[in-house]
Amino acid sequence: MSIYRSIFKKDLFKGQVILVTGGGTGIGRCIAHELAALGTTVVIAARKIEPLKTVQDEIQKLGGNCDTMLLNIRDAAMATQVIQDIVAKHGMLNGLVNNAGGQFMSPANQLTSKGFSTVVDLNLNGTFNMCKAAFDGYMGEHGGQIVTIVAETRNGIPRAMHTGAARAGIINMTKTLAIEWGPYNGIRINCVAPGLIISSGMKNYHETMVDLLAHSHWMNPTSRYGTESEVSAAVAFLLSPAASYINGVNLEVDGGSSLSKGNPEGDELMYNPEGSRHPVYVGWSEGVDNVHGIKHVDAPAKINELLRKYKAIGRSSKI
Ligand SMILES: CCCCCCC/C=C/C(=O)SCCNC(=O)CCNC(=O)[C@H](O)C(C)(C)COP(=O)(O)OP(=O)(O)OC[C@H]1O[C@@H](n2cnc3c(N)ncnc32)[C@H](O)[C@@H]1OP(=O)(O)O
Ligand SMILES: NC(=O)C1=CN([C@@H]2O[C@H](COP(=O)(O)OP(=O)(O)OC[C@H]3O[C@@H](n4cnc5c(N)ncnc54)[C@H](OP(=O)(O)O)[C@@H]3O)[C@@H](O)[C@H]2O)C=CC1
Repeated sequence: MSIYRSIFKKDLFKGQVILVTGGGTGIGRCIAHELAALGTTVVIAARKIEPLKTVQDEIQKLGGNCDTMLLNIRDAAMATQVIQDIVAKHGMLNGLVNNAGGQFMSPANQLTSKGFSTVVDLNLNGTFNMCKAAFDGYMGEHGGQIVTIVAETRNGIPRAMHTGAARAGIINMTKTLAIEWGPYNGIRINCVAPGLIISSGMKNYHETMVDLLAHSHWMNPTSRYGTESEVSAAVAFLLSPAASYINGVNLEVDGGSSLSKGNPEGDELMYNPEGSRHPVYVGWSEGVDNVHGIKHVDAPAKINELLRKYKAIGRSSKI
């Protein structure tokens, strides 16, 4: 039997408890669904309870196990408390997915010290708070897997210098923790760096930015944006025994966009504006019985229209 048939079956994470921060929306919601579909008791945590309850309801209706907790990752005491509550209630914490994060767009010269600190505090300090709480509260003694969602940091990120700096910091923190924590009962810790992903996150962008994104989606070696499921699949892989010798890496899920520096003669000469030839992965639900999956993606309408077209790739040669 192939390794993938034996590993990616629906009880892959059966008996495991995995915390997904920011699991009430977007990529986090999709990760929660995919992990629940693979047998996990998934705990989703964020600042707003309503989206968490909605996702819990979605997962439970599909037969999965999901718990919710209020959490602000910027609050170290709250991070500690949430881990303690999970261990008290569920008896263990096998995995942590640091998905919560974000930023606002601003040119560096207009960024205030407070604005810079806010984004660094949310992403870098927040991720540290969660990793430390998970280590102290369970994993230091029992082991576990940690995956953190970052962003493309191979090059600079104009208008998002604060998040670029914070995410690059997380990637290096991950390398150090992989070395320091590996020997403690088998902790593995890795990052996933999504490129532009069709998700609720894009609702935070200004309308002009959304228009720009809707028109430039082909500027990628795959001629399209990524899906929440494509990020979730990478997370599930890194959490799974199939990745048991992968430690301290940053896995880019970006269609190869981070490899390119643009083309001074025009992007049309490098990328294909005609349409993508790369079928999308939209979740394990399609055509498979008894597993979960995301049917509705809460992205801006113009971006969701792209997703609808992407789903036809492979069925017709152009989008
Ligand atoms: C197209 C390329 C983009 C590449 C980026 C990498 C790819 C990543 C994509 C994504 O991440 S998708 C989106 C994910 N979700 C989000 O980003 C969430 C949206 N953002 C927020 O909720 C907030 O901006 C925040 C970052 C979480 C901060 O919220 P918080 O409530 O903690 O802070 P505030 O009190 O609102 O602000 C504190 C401080 O920060 C400065 N500031 C805030 N907003 C702006 C802004 N729009 N422009 C400039 N500066 C801003 C400001 O100094 C604030 O202090 P005060 O002036 O209000 O005292
Ligand atoms: N979409 C994309 O193209 C890309 C996204 N990313 C990253 O992927 C992750 C998910 O993004 P996406 O799903 O698109 O966007 P969303 O804005 O939908 O997700 C962000 C989530 O983080 C939670 N969150 C924010 N701040 C905190 C906090 N202080 N404590 C706890 N939870 C918090 C939010 O919930 P609540 O407000 O209830 O707390 C929300 O559920 C983010 O880290 C994002 O930066 C990276 C690269 C590209």
